[in-house]
Amino acid sequence: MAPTEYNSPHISRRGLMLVLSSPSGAGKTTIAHGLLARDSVITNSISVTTRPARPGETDGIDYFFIDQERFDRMAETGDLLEHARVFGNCYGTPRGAVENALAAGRDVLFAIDWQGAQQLAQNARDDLVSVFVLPPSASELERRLRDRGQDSAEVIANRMAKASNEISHWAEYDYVVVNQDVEESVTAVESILRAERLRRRRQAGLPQFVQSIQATL
Ligand SMILES: Nc1ncnc2c1ncn2[C@@H]1O[C@H](COP(=O)(O)OP(=O)(O)OP(=O)(O)O)[C@@H](O)[C@H]1O
Ligand SMILES: Nc1nc2c(ncn2[C@@H]2O[C@H](COP(=O)(O)O)[C@@H](O)[C@H]2O)c(=O)[nH]1
Repeated sequence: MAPTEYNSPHISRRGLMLVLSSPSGAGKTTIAHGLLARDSVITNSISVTTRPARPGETDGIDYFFIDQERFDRMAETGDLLEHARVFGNCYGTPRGAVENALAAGRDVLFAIDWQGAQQLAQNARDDLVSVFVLPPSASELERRLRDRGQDSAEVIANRMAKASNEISHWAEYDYVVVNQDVEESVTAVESILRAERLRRRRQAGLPQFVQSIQATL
């Protein structure tokens, strides 16, 4: 169990799962990195993918890059908490790392698509906090994908063509953040995380804490 940080270190709570989804290029990975740099209790879920690594990406840090055979085996044996086919490749969340982190009292951060968010919600709605990240405009979304400089024109066109469908899921999320300015977006998500940690139902140690105060009154 993690401490509540903002209440008393004596009040334990369950870890939570914070999901960021968005159309490709809106900035969820950037926001995730910003949050991880600011908050030491949350840990990143590193997905497996059959997509080839981009220049600059590192196996085991950005993703675990695996082949289709291994992915299919992980999916079949239940080693993936959720998985989905996105833009022609397979992506999934390794179950063990998430369960170990939650058991150790850490919160876990996911940058995954709407299909994955739906699967997590089916299995652990109470422990899930979901945030949909919108771009300020369609033209800015395309500019970000182009300026990232990591995908071919064909891949970018495919992702732009699917952006409207991705965005159509925005209302399934608990929160929506328009990512205009990175620092402001990180602060918005950090505020969500802080408030969600204080939800009464997550603070398992609250009844004992209240009792201990009442006992001395
Ligand atoms: N608020 C912002 N203003 C300007 N540029 C941004 C902003 N947020 C992110 N970017 C830039 O936009 C590009 C896409 O961001 P990022 O890779 O975080 O998107 P993503 O939603 O994780 O995409 P994908 O789903 O493809 O992984 C990056 O080059 C990033 O530096
Ligand atoms: N359902 C899942 N979706 C995932 C996961 N990891 C990433 N993603 C989604 O894939 C797209 C494309 O990612 P990219 O790195 O190729 O740009 C991204 O927008 C995410 O939404 C996952 O584990 N499960």
